[in-house]
Amino acid sequence: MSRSLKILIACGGTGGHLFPGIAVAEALLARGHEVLLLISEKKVDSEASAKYKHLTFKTMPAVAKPPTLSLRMLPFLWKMWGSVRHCRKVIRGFKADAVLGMGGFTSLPPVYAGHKMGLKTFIHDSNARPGRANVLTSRFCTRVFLGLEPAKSFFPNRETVTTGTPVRPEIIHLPSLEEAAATFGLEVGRPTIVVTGGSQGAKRLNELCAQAAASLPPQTQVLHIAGALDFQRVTEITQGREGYKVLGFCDQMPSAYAVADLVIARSGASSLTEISIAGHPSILVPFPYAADDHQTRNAEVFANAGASILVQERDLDAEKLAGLATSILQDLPTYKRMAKAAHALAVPDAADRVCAAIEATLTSS
Ligand SMILES: CC(=O)N[C@H]1[C@@H](OP(=O)(O)OP(=O)(O)OC[C@H]2O[C@@H](n3ccc(=O)[nH]c3=O)[C@H](O)[C@@H]2O)O[C@H](CO)[C@@H](O)[C@@H]1O
Repeated sequence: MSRSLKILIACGGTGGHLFPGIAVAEALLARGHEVLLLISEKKVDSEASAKYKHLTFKTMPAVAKPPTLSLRMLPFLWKMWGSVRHCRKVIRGFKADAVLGMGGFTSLPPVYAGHKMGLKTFIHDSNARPGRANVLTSRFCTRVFLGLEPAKSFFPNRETVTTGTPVRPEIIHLPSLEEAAATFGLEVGRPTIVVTGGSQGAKRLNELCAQAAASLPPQTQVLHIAGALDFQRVTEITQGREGYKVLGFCDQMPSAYAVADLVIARSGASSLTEISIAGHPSILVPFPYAADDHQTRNAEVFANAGASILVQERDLDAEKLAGLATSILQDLPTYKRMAKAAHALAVPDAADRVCAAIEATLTSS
């Protein structure tokens, strides 16, 4: 496509929106377009975006989930309206040709503003069970992009394209095992479990993994990404344990995937997508309070394909978790079968698929 486009991407609030937004931004730049990324004022956004110096970020005031029908709706609607006005100014200033929301309530004001200004608008939903915010936002969208096929039935009257969930280029080209192990002070040649609870950590999963460590096969080493808020506590629980490395927020996820043999994780869509691209078997413990239990729906896609073991937190204790991990690590045929199934779910060119769909929509108008 010859014309250079200006695309505004709204991707704030959590790593699960931010990183797919960054992935699309990188792909759009590589295709000769211009991009402005709208993120929230949350710490997770400022920390995670800090190393992408070549991208342009702007913050917008956070838009919380709406309260249930009550008088408290009024301040919410007032804030939302203020946010729409702010987004109109940003869109005008940037002279955007289109707006893409990567999900959540932070996507609603920019997409709505873009729609009202007559622009092409898009939303990407990465979960098997889409969020209410995205279903609402989709009413103002030209096309809806999906990470996982089961989400399609939730957008019956919209034009959908299953693109997969975009991941950052550095996740597609992982560093070597030696380089990655050196990054974390781990040893090459030992079975390695990586624990990750999503961009903001996972308290109960952290506890279970830290306690399970004592029952893992000898030689196993663990890289435990505990999240910034739980770093101290997990460090204390695992103090003195050989081969157990705890991190707060990890800004080296490619190295974490490169060093992993097995991943124990929540089932946020970006984590799952990255695990599939790295081709690792996984034990998935969905966040029990995720909206509409969407993390269980995500994990089911992986468990049904044979890539993961899905276990609910209420059914899990440290002994059981250690037993599951041991059974995968010590049974080579099972290990290989799960790794192959994970790989088969990967869509490494999802970012390009999103770009191609945006370009096609804008050139056909
Ligand atoms: C609790 C919750 O409701 N989480 C949701 C949130 O994503 P949430 O951010 O919790 O989780 P995801 O698994 O989707 O994404 C995590 C992202 O953060 C990165 N990462 C993680 C930890 C770390 O230390 N460093 C780091 O860079 C991962 O590589 C990944 O890219 O939005 C997703 C997309 O709608 C949903 O699927 C998740 O269910």
